[in-house]
Amino acid sequence: MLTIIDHPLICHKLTIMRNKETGTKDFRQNLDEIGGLMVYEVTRDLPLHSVDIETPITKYTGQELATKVVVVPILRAGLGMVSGIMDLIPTAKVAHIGMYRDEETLEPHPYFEKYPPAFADSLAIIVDPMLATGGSSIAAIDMVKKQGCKNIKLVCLVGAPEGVKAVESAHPDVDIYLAALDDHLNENGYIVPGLGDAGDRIFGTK
Ligand SMILES: O=P(O)(O)OC[C@H]1O[C@H](OP(=O)(O)OP(=O)(O)O)[C@H](O)[C@@H]1O
Ligand SMILES: O=c1cc[nH]c(=O)[nH]1
Ligand SMILES: [Mg+2]
Repeated sequence: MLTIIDHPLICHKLTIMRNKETGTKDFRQNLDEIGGLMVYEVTRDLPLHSVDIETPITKYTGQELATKVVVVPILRAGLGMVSGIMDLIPTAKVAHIGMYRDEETLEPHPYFEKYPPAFADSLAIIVDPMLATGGSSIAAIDMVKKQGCKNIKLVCLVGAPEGVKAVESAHPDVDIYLAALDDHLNENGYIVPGLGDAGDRIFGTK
């Protein structure tokens, strides 16, 4: 299922990120903030279980999260969303998937993976600002599933219809969250209107 989280605060911050005049510092800050705002909605259906505590006044049966959460950034650009998410879920663990897209073929190339213990029993929240052809996201979901993980959500900032369709057909069980569904991919595989190369804008590499 595809969910577009178009909260006014997210739309405002995303417009700042899309602006080509926005520099590395503000790009990174707004990406981080949007990551936090999106995860609030992404975690809306997390299961809870009862826990008995005592308030300063009396005994009380409260609720706490019943599932472990692992944030899975796709390197490099996904790293830009991690700290905003960790602000809201400080107990989350972080797995890393290194992946780059060949500029000619647009094929994804994995180069690194590292997962925390008990990953298979956790909710995996895969994060990457850009969902273009969908190749990188599909490959990352394949890798996460290979670890035995069954509860997976994909959180991207900007998506192209082509990429959404590809992920939905490869992994119909994975919920997709976007801040915006853009118009199309150009001849170089970039999202239009998009925001350019997210990794380069985060890390100042171009
Ligand atoms: O949907 P796709 O067509 O696969 O494209 C999207 C991928 O491309 C970008 O990564 P890139 O390869 O530029 O790596 P980087 O994050 O290191 O810059 C982006 O961050 C996604 O991972
Ligand atoms: O528009 C795009 C497409 C892929 N990767 C990016 O960083 N931007
Ligand atoms: Mg890049």
